[in-house]
Amino acid sequence: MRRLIKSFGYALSGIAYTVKTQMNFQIHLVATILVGIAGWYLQLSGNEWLWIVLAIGLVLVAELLNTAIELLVDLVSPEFNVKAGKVKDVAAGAVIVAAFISVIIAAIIFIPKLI
Ligand SMILES: Nc1ncnc2c1ncn2[C@@H]1O[C@H](COP(=O)(O)OP(=O)(O)OP(=O)(O)O)[C@@H](O)[C@H]1O
Repeated sequence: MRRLIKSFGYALSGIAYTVKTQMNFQIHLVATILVGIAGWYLQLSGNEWLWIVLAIGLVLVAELLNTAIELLVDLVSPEFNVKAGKVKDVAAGAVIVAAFISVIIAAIIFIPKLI
């Protein structure tokens, strides 16, 4: 049990590191709060909340993995390397795809309620 709490602490410190250092993650968190307020105001249904939570989770997880990959690349290849650059580009691409999917989900749910 103590080991479990300890590894949970390490995971939380990874999230805290990402919040402190990654402006994109901070932007995602602000967007999360705004979407939460809009969802509460527009009284989303249970199913709609499920999609919103999934969309938000998708982006935050993608951003955390992107940050981990960036750190790893900087560790193993601090000097310029074309492949290292590509690894970072692909990881950043994953975040863009996740964000794009989230925007589509949000649009499908919110636009009919606003028009
Ligand atoms: N070691 C490297 N070798 C070659 N190209 C690199 C390397 N490090 C970064 N790059 C290129 O520069 C781009 C930006 O890298 P950087 O580490 O600044 O990532 P970032 O997405 O701006 O991260 P952050 O969110 O920390 O600002 C990468 O996507 C990649 O194309």
